[in-house]
Amino acid sequence: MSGTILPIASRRETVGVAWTLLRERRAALALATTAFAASGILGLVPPWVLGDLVDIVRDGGTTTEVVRAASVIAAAAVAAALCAGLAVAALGQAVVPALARLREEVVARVLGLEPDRIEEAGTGDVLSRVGDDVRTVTDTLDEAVPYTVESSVAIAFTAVGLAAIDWRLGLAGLCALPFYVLGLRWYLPRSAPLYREERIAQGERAEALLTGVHSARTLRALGYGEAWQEQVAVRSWHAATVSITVYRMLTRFFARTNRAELVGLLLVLGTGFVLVRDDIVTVGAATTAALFFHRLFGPIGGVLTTFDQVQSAGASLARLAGLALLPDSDDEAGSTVRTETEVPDRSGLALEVAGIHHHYSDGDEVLHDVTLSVGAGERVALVGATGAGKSTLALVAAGHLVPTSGARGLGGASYEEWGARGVRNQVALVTQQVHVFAGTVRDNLTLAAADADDSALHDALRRTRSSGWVAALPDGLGTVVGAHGHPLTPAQAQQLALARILLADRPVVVLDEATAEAGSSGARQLDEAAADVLRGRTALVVAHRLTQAVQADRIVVLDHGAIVEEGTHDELLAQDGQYARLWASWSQS
Ligand SMILES: Nc1ncnc2c1ncn2[C@@H]1O[C@H](COP(=O)(O)OP(=O)(O)OP(=O)(O)O)[C@@H](O)[C@H]1O
Repeated sequence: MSGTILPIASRRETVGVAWTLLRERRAALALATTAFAASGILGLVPPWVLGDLVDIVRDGGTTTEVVRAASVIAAAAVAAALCAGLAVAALGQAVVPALARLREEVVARVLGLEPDRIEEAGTGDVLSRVGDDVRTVTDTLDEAVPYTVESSVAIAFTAVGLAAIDWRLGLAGLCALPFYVLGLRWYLPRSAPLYREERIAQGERAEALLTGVHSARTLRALGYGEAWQEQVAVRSWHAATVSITVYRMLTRFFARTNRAELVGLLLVLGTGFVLVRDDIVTVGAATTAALFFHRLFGPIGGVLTTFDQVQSAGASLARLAGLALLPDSDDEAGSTVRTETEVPDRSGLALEVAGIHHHYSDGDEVLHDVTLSVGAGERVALVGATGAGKSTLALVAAGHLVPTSGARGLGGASYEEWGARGVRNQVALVTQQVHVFAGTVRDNLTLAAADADDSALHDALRRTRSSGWVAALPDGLGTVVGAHGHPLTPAQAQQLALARILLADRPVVVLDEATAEAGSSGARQLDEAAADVLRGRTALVVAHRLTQAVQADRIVVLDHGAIVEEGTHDELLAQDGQYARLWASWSQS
């Protein structure tokens, strides 16, 4: 959806965020800079000495002088390599922890975001920032950045060295610059889309291969084996064709950089010839200049080929910095965030929503002027036909969706006064989409209460009727569940979610689960578990199974986004209205 909902930092803000993270590692940064500079200077020694050697030989120098020059070259090359290694290591020392900090900040901000804000921005945007953008920045910092910095330092020192021999030689070298710029302007618009196409094609090929491997038996049993092989072949050939196009593009790009190198080198040699002829520099100095210029080929090629990678890492960094700069939800403006200790009685919080209207960004109004209060410790069931707006009202009441208009309050104070985190600390929500987190059953429970010991976990499992199936798992509480783990049924996942509510011990609970079929033993167990969890808490329950409504203190009937009936089960049956009709059809099913 709208990409403007989650901010992207400006260049200045991005640099600010990067510097804030790096400044704690100033010593490592200083060491990296010094070592890069030393490596750059030492890199000039071999061409310099080689130039000298030309003069020595021309002037009839001795073998000792030649051997001495060769030793200096060897020593300088070894020292330059050592300095470069030290610089890359020091840069890693500075950058890796900074990146880890940035990732932590971003994840913390994302976790603190209001769910409706994420929904508005599009989950894809958030996921691509914490996934792809982090990966792009990490990969670039690991490989391209040290290479680019090292190459840039080499270029800077060599250019200065060239100009120091004679300014006219420096100028001759500089004449190659426009040709490099032309090459880069040809390369950049072509490289990004082609690399993207290559990544997509490779991803499709990998997916086809993996599906084939994982589902080989099924594909063979259904007689689709050959057709699938054909699919894999088509995708592989497509990936190969795109890669060939990439190599062609690179070859043409290198031809353009070679042209720039040729122009530069010819000009340096030509200028050197003129300067030697006029006795302004020696043959050795002109040789050094040519070697200096030749030495630039590698670093310039390096900077050019990593240019787009560094550029795209910069864009990713700006998107990450945009999230890192979001205010912490604890610092929300205007909220007088309340602490647990300010809540006098855990069962003493009443939940109120008044005059609620809501329409999703892409649709009609789904809640029309809904006013509802759930007294402290009361259990209210919300019933209504599919699409009546029950889940929307549940999300609004739980503070997970900001309504288009209307007021919400908890224990006499508005949600704005509580602040988002304040509301979250008091109101627990169980939705229909319960997630089983990848980890052990213990991890799934201690998410709600990090300090809970095994006896507290077993107590929560017992009260949510889960002890039996957890004990039957291969490793009990230590069994890995979730993605790639032991599969859990939707009802078991709901039971874990209910156990988390017990452990988190929030005074207000909004429950919207429709996991089990009416009348099944799973439904009975879930109803019993929910009854235990909700006892003594203020509860708003979306009653997908009407047995959940029978157990409630009060039932509220929602129809097309408006409250149409309210009362106890018996009162509403006696009214013979919409609830009575729902009950009759449900009882018969
Ligand atoms: N995220 C959303 N974006 C757009 N429209 C939505 C969204 N969620 C729900 N709606 C629409 O809002 C209306 C109310 O949906 P809601 O899920 O609140 O009803 P419900 O009573 O809980 O239904 P059910 O019992 O099937 O869960 C429906 O018309 C639905 O299509």
